[in-house]
Amino acid sequence: MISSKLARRAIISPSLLASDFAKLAEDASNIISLGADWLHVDVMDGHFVPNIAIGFPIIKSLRKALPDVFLDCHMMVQDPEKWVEPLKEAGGSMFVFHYEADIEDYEALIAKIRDNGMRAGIAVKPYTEIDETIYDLIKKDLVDMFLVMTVEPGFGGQSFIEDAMPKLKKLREDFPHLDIQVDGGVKRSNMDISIKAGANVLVSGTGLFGQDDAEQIMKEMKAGIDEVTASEEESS
Ligand SMILES: O=C(CO)[C@H](O)[C@H](O)COP(=O)(O)O
Ligand SMILES: [Fe+2]
Repeated sequence: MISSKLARRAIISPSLLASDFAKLAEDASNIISLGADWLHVDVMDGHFVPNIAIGFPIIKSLRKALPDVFLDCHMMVQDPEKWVEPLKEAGGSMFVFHYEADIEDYEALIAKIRDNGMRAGIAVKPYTEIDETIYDLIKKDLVDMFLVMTVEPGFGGQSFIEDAMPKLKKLREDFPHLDIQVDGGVKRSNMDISIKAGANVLVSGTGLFGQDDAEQIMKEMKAGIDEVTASEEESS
């Protein structure tokens, strides 16, 4: 079925990578009280990406501080299979692995994630093609969310790569009900591009954290989502 209609109204998952780690729980609960839907947690292993960010003991503390929040965990790790149980034990809600990582059997990895009570997501870097293997996994209903990266993974604060939009648009046309996330350089000023292409889960790090007017930005982002959604519905 081909349709450009959004799967549902877009939601916001602020990336904690841009928060102040010395007051992580406070920053996390503030952003939730401003209207964030999920929290995006970037886990890096120093191999898949040349950086190290949030690890399992920190996620465990975050889960303790915020028992009911959905923790959308972006696993930038070379060997995802190894980290499924640690993430489950730490309290992750969704395990999003990279298609480009070392994975022998995608279906087995997804089964393991789901058997551990988490949602399973697949991420691709901005210039990775969405190929037949990915299409098959989505058609078999094995992908709870698909993440299209709009920066090269590893660091916050980079510029949005618009070149990733055509493949996102095609994915939305082919899968009207799939949750599709964008992550990297997404801000109030450019988020319409991703929503119009079909994204319905928006990650924003430096666009929200550390901003004096985060409350106002969050309001504007929500209003922007409503506007784009309404105009999409009108034209469909
Ligand atoms: O996965 C990531 C980096 O690899 C981050 O989630 C992403 O960069 C969000 O931060 P910003 O909005 O500042 O780009
Ligand atoms: Fe991320």
